[in-house]
Amino acid sequence: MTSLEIKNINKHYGAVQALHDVSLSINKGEFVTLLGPSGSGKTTVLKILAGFEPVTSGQVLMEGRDVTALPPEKRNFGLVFQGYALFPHMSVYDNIAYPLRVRRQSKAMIDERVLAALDLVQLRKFANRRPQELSGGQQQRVALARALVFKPDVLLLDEPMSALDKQLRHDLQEELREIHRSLGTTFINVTHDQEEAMHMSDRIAIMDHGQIKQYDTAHQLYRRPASRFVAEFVGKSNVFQGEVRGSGSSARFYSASFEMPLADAQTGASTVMIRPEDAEITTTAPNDGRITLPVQVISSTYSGDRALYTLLQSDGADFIAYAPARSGVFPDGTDIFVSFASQDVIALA
Ligand SMILES: Nc1ncnc2c1ncn2[C@@H]1O[C@H](COP(=O)(O)OP(=O)(O)OP(=O)(O)O)[C@@H](O)[C@H]1O
Repeated sequence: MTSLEIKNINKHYGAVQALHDVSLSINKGEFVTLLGPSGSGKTTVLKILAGFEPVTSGQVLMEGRDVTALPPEKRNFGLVFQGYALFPHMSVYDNIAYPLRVRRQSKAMIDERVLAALDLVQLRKFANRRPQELSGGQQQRVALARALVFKPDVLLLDEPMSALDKQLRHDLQEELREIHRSLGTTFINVTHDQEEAMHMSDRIAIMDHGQIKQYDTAHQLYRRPASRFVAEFVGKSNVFQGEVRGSGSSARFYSASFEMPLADAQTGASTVMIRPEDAEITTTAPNDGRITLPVQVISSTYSGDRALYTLLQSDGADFIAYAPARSGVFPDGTDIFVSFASQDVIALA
């Protein structure tokens, strides 16, 4: 069931066009992340959803109803925005109670809901503290409780974890996922952290220059990126430019370093990609039909279970590959071979 729909939205800030014909449809209870580089338009989409920014053209639909012109307070959306800070002079309890007081709920109802929200974010024992007496992660959890306490239809999160250190960010991601599972509320998150997006989301919309480049599950974005931009933005990749000759089942891809069958590809200039975990490195060239390139180790990063190698191809380009590292890593400068199967080569549009 579609809960929220953005239809053909264009947004201009004066001469700047921040969004170009953006459409997105979000199911009830889904966790969707807008992921993209700085300035790609993520926050603008969120502000339009929240009702903080008018659209230049296009529509926002909530369960089929046009809410494009509805003011923020009539949308029943919870917000965790940067700069949407906690009230410093109020206790944690009063901060969380605030949206319910604004909605003129009874004292008994407020008490019940605030305590439940404090339990949800595991902060009941901090109810009487002021925000400045909490850590950054705890403050973010209070902001989350405040945004959820009035049971919003949709929760909008704008980089809620960007100010936190890595460990805290990881913990809060887990907590947020757990909260999402237990509530079933629709969550829309904005980030430029690709790992965060992949850990938490049912679907991810990849944005660039005010456009949605691809909207899909993390797995599809990683294994079936629609474009070079998406392939390089989501995870690590080795990209080869070349040309497809022939057509149908006999089409083949030719690059300067290798050629291979690429059935049903479009004839003409083409780009393909190999993920670093799909490549293998060996001291002798394998003789099993895999595509094999002679390379030299430029550097390696050892991480216990495996190593990430940066390799130099004969044409001067880099190739990155993961390899098991139980018996150590190849020293820099070693001449080796990298190989991969043609079925692991992904054609990009
Ligand atoms: N109030 C404004 N006035 C003029 N231009 C703006 C305004 N707000 C945003 N922009 C421009 O619109 C574009 C999209 O901005 P937006 O904040 O949506 O990007 P973002 O993807 O959220 O970036 P970041 O990750 O840096 O927060 C940018 O080019 C930005 O400079």
